[in-house]
Amino acid sequence: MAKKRNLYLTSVPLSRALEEYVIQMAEVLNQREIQWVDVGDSLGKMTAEPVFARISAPHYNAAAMDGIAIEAAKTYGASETTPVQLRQYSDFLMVNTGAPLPDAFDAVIMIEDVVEVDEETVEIRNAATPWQHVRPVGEDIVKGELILPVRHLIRPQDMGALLSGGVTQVPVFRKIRVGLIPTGSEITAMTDPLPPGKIIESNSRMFKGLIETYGGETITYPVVKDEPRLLEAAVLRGVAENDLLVINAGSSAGTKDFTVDVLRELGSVMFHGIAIKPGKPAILAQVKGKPVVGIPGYPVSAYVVFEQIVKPLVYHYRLLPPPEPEMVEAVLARRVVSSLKHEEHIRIKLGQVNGRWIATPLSRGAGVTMSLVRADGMLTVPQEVEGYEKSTVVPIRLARPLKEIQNTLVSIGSHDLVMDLLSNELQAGGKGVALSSAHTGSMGGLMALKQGECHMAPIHLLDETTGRYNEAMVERYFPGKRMVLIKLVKRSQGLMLPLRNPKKIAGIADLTREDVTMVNRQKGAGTRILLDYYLRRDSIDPLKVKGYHREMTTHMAVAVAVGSGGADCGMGVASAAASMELDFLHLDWEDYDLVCEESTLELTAFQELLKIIRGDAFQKQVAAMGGYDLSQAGELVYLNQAP
Ligand SMILES: Nc1nc2c(c(=O)[nH]1)N[C@H]1C(S)=C(S)[C@@H](COP(=O)(O)OP(=O)(O)OC[C@H]3O[C@@H](n4cnc5c(N)ncnc54)[C@H](O)[C@@H]3O)O[C@H]1N2
Ligand code: MOO
Repeated sequence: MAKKRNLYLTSVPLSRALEEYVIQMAEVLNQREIQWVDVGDSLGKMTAEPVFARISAPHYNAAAMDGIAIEAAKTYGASETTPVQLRQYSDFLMVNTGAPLPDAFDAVIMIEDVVEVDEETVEIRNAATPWQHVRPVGEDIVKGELILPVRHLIRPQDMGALLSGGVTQVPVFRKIRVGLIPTGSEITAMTDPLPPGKIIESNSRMFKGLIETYGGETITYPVVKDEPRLLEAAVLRGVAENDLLVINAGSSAGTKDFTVDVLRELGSVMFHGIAIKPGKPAILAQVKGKPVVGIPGYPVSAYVVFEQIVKPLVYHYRLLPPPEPEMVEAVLARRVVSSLKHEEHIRIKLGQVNGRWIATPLSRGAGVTMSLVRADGMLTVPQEVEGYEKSTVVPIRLARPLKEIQNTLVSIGSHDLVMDLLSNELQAGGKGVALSSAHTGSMGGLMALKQGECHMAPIHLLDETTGRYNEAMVERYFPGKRMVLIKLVKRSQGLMLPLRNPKKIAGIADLTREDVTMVNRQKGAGTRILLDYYLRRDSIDPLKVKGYHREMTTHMAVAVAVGSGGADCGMGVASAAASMELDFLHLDWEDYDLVCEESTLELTAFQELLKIIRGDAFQKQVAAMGGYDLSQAGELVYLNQAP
């Protein structure tokens, strides 16, 4: 009989689950193994016992300056008018800093204060005091003195002091060892080609990195296929070899999700289902007294569960509070809705526009790893909060240093591959300027610019009355405001077609054919506006166009749909067609430009961007993609200039 589904999901608040789990696991988590390590390998480790000096430092009386060692009494009475002469060997010896002070001498005179009379004789014009410029035994460290207390995190200067005190090995707590077990018959290493249904094992590598940043170490086990007996064996081995075991995934309600059953059989499950999103199917269990955490498979869910659950466990073991994240208050660019069923963690892109930090929520999909790559920070919506209205000021936990984000130019609007090239060139420029692009279509960009949520908007908007691009729309949306268009590229727009155009599509008129299905772009996208313009011009009823209502949000998504056989054609730019190796029917050149407020031009970061747009490196790369005309790139068109 097929396995029954887990209908799990008690939904316990995160803080309660974690608190109770730590209490139940306290005995194991507090059993820290002590290790003796060479001082040289002790950086970042915590002392498990106090460490005392084995010898004094210095362990002899040492000259503290370069000069002569003398007996202070022999210099008494010396002055400018009554200098005292001293003879080498009987009255003084030359010494260098750090050298032992010879017996019978009790002070050092700096070489600058010594006047040479002849080869053997010197003159002193200031009396010395006993023990001047001498570092006596134990000045730094006295034998038997405490160098480091217990539970001290060893820093480079501590390592120096330990060695000076004659200590070569220190007792430290062994790093927590975390076992990582990936599961799932579909999980595999990258193969070329990658068959459909196979998923590349990527989570374990992310986990290893996370554990290392928390100060632990990991063992990654081979992928366990969906077979309870195999998982049982892997779990038993994992708990025997580690302090904490992580199982990924199979935490949810699928017919092959037996992680929880196996854990119940081998030990006990304290929580299955925690009120956080993403990450709700997380499992907190114990096997043979060792903590075992079941992590949901989706990478973003997994990341959140690591940060919210695994990290505090590791820090508990390390006897340290987790590091406090840097915070910033930011204005929400969009409304955020969240459920009362859970606390939600939302990835955020930040940008500083006109002195305000603007927080733009990124994709909330639990499988969208790129949202973690792009995020500058995280917003937590507590369980009892249903969300925030647009423009609310919210606290953001930073995922990158604020300084890096401060120099980010924020672009919201239409997407084109040239924006990716610009971003890359800025980064390569090494001036610390970055470009963050969000893709909402041209109209979305104009709106965002109007609301002060971005520095610039990439747009390609046809004015149907004049047949001209961009100027008219900007003047219409920003009446009386001094704006600038930065000319970027003219790009070839047309129909993307499968290779060799099997349906012989020859133009817009063919979109109404019975045997032709298209994919469209979302409302507000410049490409959609262009298509609508053609349909109206040629008196074609959109209802007669099959696929007109199937909307994609980028050129590449349209190209993928056409390339994979999901559609017979779609409007888009030549470069996207070329990168998917599609046929392309050119229809028009359109202007793809950046628009910003005139004052934005003054930003140093923006000047940097202009330099790159006008530079060879960027232009060559764009030209190489094909389908672009760069003859106006970098020209400025000032709009709404008062007479
Ligand atoms: N009927 C229901 N279905 C699901 C529910 C639910 O409540 N009822 N919960 C959803 C939620 S929320 C999440 S989160 C996921 C959790 O899924 P599992 O933990 O059971 O994980 P799998 O189904 O095995 O895998 C999901 C997904 O994760 C990726 N994955 C898995 N392992 C790896 C790996 N080692 N490296 C990279 N990526 C990995 C992969 O994309 C899998 O497709 O369940 C929902 N379903
Ligand atoms: O909990 Mo799942 O992680 O919401 O996607």
